[in-house]
Amino acid sequence: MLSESKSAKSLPDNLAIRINDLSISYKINVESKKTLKNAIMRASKGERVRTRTVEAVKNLSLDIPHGSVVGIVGANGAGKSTLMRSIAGILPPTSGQITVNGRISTLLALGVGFNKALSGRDNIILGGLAAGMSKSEIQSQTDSIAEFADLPEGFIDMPVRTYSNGMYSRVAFAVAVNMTPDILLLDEALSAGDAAFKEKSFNRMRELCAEARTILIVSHALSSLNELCDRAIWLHKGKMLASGKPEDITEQYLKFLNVGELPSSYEDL
Ligand SMILES: Nc1ncnc2c1ncn2[C@@H]1O[C@H](COP(=O)(O)OP(=O)(O)OP(=O)(O)O)[C@@H](O)[C@H]1O
Repeated sequence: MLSESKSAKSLPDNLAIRINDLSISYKINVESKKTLKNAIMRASKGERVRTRTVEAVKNLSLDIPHGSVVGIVGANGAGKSTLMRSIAGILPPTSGQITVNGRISTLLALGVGFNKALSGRDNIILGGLAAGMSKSEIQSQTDSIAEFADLPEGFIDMPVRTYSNGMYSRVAFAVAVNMTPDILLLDEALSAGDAAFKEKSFNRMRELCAEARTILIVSHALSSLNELCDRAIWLHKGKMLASGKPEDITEQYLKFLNVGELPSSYEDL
């Protein structure tokens, strides 16, 4: 999925993304059973639906310079995907601002946005059109993207609904990393496909990183993050707990995973 930045005028030239005091909350309906009877009972008593607020991201500020490759780590539910969806413009901030300078390509949920009735090849073309590529650019890229996905014989021209999850992931990854975006957001994409495809994906990521694009990667594959990223941030319960060299951050995070306790300097957070 591709989106154009909306208000990058205020951003210093060297920055691709500025996140300023960002908070994102979800409202969840906590009613045990959603039935018509319950709704009528509630209405007759003049009661409202009971909701609970989950603060998924809390007061996060972060500047990401053009060309940096940032890894995001954190336990399940830490707010990583919420942050990525918000940077992609899919999820509006509850408060604070995100300013993006450049064309974003996202791989946040594999294959979201694909038209299942169309073939893989047609979806690649649609992806190109959505990315604002010209017809000739699309023509020259389609074959190489299809080749990158490397599906079993004939599948690239079959409807996507006939694909296995793995085939789906391959095409989605191939589209996202070959659209030459300014900013690439990847959520757990490094784990798509079998071992051979993982290796190919990783090599393509290396190339993209070397091309000085701005890349944000959410992954539990810490050694891959250490190799690809020049900076890592650790999210914990919606807050940015630490930011720094990937090796340092992933080491601290790994200790936390093994011991189950935060380093003492973070306990107040
Ligand atoms: N659509 C939603 N509605 C309500 N709550 C949500 C929704 N999506 C996420 N949450 C909640 O927001 C918090 C952050 O979730 P998020 O998916 O961003 O975490 P994450 O770090 O990406 O986790 P994981 O590693 O498990 O994918 C969690 O408490 C989660 O339950």
